[in-house]
Amino acid sequence: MNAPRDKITGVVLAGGQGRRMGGVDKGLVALRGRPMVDWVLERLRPQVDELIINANQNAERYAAFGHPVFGDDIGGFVGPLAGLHAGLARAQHPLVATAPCDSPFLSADLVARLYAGLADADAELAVARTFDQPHPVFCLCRRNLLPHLEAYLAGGGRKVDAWYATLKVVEVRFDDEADAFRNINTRGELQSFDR
Ligand SMILES: Nc1nc2c(ncn2[C@@H]2O[C@H](COP(=O)(O)OP(=O)(O)OP(=O)(O)O)[C@@H](O)[C@H]2O)c(=O)[nH]1
Repeated sequence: MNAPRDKITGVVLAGGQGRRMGGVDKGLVALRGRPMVDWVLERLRPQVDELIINANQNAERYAAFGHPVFGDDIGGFVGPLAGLHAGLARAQHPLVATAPCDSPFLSADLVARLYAGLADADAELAVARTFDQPHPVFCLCRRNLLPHLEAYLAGGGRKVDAWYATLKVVEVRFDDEADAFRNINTRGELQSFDR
């Protein structure tokens, strides 16, 4: 029998500006007839104990998916760490898993594999990696990192990798599921997937 795991809050990161797609709210852009965020929510929902959405625009439209919606506490679109910060502050559970709204093919075992990596290494944060590429916005971390992240952001830190470098981080390989990390940043990429 598996040991019971610590409970996990899933945070879907939809707080960006979508500039490469022309300044649209990417999570609400349709892929194969459904908003991209809906694909991500559907895949993440069974993997976590609570699911929340970080979005800085169109809060009502995001709320229609049936999960709490919250914006960044630090304004000005400073990047994904602002979304993680807001997620850590809102999460009800001791662990927080993140996934971006623009990666609709998310692995069904993303959280389980990140959890196994985090627990084995007794790390503070587990991050996905495929081949030579890290995927920093697919992570699982401890909610009690909030004050540490807050101090980093208050000091002007913005880069995800630079913050990770200050933590005990374990990389979890997903080379066998590299396609699950494909993300959609441009209209061209959307069209190539939208068939
Ligand atoms: N909360 C929050 N999330 C962000 C911010 N910037 C990016 N993100 C999220 O971080 C993830 C990766 O974002 P990117 O694709 O690099 O940025 P983007 O703003 O979505 O798109 P571009 O403007 O085209 O770079 C996505 O889930 C975004 O929603 C931000 O300022 N605040």
